[in-house]
Amino acid sequence: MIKVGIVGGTGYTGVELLRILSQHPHARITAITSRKEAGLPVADMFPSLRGRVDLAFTTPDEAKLHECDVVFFATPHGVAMAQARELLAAGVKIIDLAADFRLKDTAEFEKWYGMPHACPDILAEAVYGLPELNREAIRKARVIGNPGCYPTSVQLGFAPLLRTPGLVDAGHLIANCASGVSGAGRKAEVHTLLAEASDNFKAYGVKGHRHGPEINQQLRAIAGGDGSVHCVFVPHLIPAIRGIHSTLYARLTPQGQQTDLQKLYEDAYRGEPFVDVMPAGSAPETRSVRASNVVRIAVHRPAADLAMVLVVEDNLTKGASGQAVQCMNLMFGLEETAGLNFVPVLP
Ligand SMILES: NC(=O)C1=CN([C@@H]2O[C@H](COP(=O)(O)OP(=O)(O)OC[C@H]3O[C@@H](n4cnc5c(N)ncnc54)[C@H](OP(=O)(O)O)[C@@H]3O)[C@@H](O)[C@H]2O)C=CC1
Ligand SMILES: CC(=O)N[C@@H](CCC(=O)OP(=O)(O)O)C(=O)O
Repeated sequence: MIKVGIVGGTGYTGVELLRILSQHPHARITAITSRKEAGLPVADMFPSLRGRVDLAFTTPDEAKLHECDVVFFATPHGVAMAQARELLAAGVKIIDLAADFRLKDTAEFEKWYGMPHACPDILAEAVYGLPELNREAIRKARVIGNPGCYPTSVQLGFAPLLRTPGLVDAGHLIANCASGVSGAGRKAEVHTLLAEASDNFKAYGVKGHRHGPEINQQLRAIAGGDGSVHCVFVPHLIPAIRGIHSTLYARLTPQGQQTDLQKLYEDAYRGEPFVDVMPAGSAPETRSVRASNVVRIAVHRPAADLAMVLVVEDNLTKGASGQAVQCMNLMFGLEETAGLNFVPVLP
């Protein structure tokens, strides 16, 4: 059994990790932290876990973290990098659900996250944890920067169009994305109050969102290091709890217009357990992936020279904690799908 620690167990991604890992056939949760709730039994805060998790929250300086095989950080940005060196020295692998190990350029990290990077050497060895695009590197990694929720949907949606050079005008990609409010975490904030977020729809971060540089870093890597790749990213808030819907646009070149896009996507994701390319003409719904690790993609061609890709994911599962467990499975040589084969919840 893999001994697992979770730092930040009272947040939405933390409790999603608990839901998944408490049913995982090869993992045992041995430490779970919260500074505010230290001492409280986990099941007292989350009755959904009664009989499944019998630990109590402890503080993050808990020595038990050092005895784990892997520690997940389901914490705000900056927490994992402060503890990473110590944990690695103790032989513990790290999966950070925040952004400490996503952006490779430390100046970009500092610009978007407002803090200097605490360990550029560890950042240099960290692997970006998107298995469908980075599987072999994840298998060998000690440190994973788990992708942001929006960037997961945008990368999986654009990847087939960018992998073959010359299919699209890669300098003018557009990603219109919408997320449920659990994407903002469990902490109290005015914009996620019921009276603010329900019966409403709005764009935010229009002048620039920290997922923009992450998306562009990764799309350039997918395109083989092409620095001219650029995507405009606009996030929106939808009055839902879970789920991301991304509508992606790319202008097709003459070569792209000759390509069978449905076949391109089906070929790209054939055999991928967590990517479902839907039949031509489909409009995937967020509830078709609710609480599951699956991303559903539909590719359309609304004009001769335009590709439009619709992607749905659950921000807390494939967008965060499910993806993190998928990475854990690879890092420990397990079946990639172990503990992750949930059927989506309806309604
Ligand atoms: N929500 C989502 O859909 C997604 C979130 N993420 C990222 O995952 C991370 C967690 O997100 P989410 O679960 O939504 O956040 P929440 O705000 O819901 O939870 C944060 C957790 O971290 C703990 N925490 C806060 N500050 C510290 C600290 N300084 N040291 C140790 N623990 C701390 C909190 O407990 P306590 O304060 O009691 O210690 C709490 O358990 C974030 O970085 C977020 O950006 C990534 C993808 C999707
Ligand atoms: C709806 C909502 O507020 N979503 C969050 C993004 C989700 C997330 O937590 O991403 P990181 O891990 O990169 O912070 C936001 O836009 O800030």
